[in-house]
Amino acid sequence: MAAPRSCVLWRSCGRGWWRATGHCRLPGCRRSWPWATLGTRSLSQEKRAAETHFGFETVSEGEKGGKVYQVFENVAKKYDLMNDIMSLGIHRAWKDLLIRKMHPLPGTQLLDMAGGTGDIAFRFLSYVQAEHQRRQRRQLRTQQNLSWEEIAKKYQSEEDSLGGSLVTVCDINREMLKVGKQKALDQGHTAGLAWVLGDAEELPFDDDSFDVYTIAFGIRNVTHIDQALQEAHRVLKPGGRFLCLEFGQVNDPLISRLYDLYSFQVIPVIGEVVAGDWKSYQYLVESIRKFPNQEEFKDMIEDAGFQRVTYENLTTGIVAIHSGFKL
Ligand SMILES: COc1cc(O)cc(C/C=C(\C)CC/C=C(\C)CC/C=C(\C)CC/C=C(\C)CC/C=C(\C)CC/C=C(\C)CC/C=C(\C)CC/C=C(\C)CC/C=C(\C)CCC=C(C)C)c1O
Ligand SMILES: C[S@@+](CC[C@H](N)C(=O)[O-])C[C@H]1O[C@@H](n2cnc3c(N)ncnc32)[C@H](O)[C@@H]1O
Repeated sequence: MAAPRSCVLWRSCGRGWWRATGHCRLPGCRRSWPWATLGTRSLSQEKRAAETHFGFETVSEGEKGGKVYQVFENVAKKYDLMNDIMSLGIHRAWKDLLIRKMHPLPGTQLLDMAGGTGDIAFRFLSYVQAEHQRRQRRQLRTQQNLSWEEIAKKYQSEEDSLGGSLVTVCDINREMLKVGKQKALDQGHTAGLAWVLGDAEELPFDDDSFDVYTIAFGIRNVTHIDQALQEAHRVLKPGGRFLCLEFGQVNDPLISRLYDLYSFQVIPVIGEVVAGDWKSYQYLVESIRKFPNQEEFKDMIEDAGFQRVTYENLTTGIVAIHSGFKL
């Protein structure tokens, strides 16, 4: 049997192709991973290997996705308000910096993974629109003989104003996407935007499809980060760029103490008061502590095949932007 399209994630078990941690995908067969045929590893070792964490709680890998889904389903409606309150608006500056680092040109095809309520996508559209208009103005200055009708036509359609750019917002959570779509209408973003329900670990896109892949505050929630990174690599075009905005580990001991105090003593309280949801915000701060530090995450990105991997700490390392290229 031929390997599925994303065969980098699959292992042959002799009968067909099996996903490393999942089930057989042969037609009509739904057996789970054949522990007995794995050889040197015992059943209990394999069971332990299939455990992961949900914040500070140890859960099975199968459970984690459902719990994460529940968190974002619960917070979706208050998500944007919570971010402004918790971060005193600072998350906006972090997201602006991500776009500035990307510096997308008109025509860029962006996949914003775990894009949720669209913050990265809307910033991308505004940026390429401004960039395109700047270029058009420059071009018009050199074409002095155009009529006013011709000039007006150049500014007419919003689609044209993006120079062919497209951002695909992909997220596993219907409620987050629903809020995002409404926000897009409210903010007047109608063109150059597509919404796709999908899992970062198994993307519904062909190989070599995008110029840039972004994931902001999303990868921390994914069960198999290595698989998500391999999928990012697969869907990027050669030369494409991976950019990740995510919480990091703070090195300064004093800031770290204050940060811990704020995270554990204040954030869940704000979660309870504003969103009526203590637990989801406790998960947020715990998941930040469980996420690999900046150097470890850099190694993981390299392991997925990215090159020229670098990172930049923002706000003393509370968050970091990692960048890598598919070369
Ligand atoms: C369920 O999952 C999620 C839900 C979500 O809504 C969002 C996410 C993903 C996250 C984002 C999209 C980003 C936006 C969200 C955040 C930034 C929240 C997470 C914030 C932190 C983990 C803490 C860092 C916070 C900041 C950098 C904002 C700045 C805050 C302050 C300067 C402190 C504000 C002070 C008060 C409110 C006064 C009351 C405080 C106390 C009584 C506690 C003691 C606190 C201090 C003495 C000061 C605190 C000092 C710090 C936090 C150090 C900050 C250091 C610097 C600014 C250098 C998601 O996954
Ligand atoms: C903290 S939000 C970030 C949203 C947005 N990127 C932002 O910066 O505001 C995390 C998002 O990751 C999504 N998510 C979690 N696990 C995912 C997965 N396996 N595949 C795709 N999206 C996932 C959640 O549904 C949620 O919308």
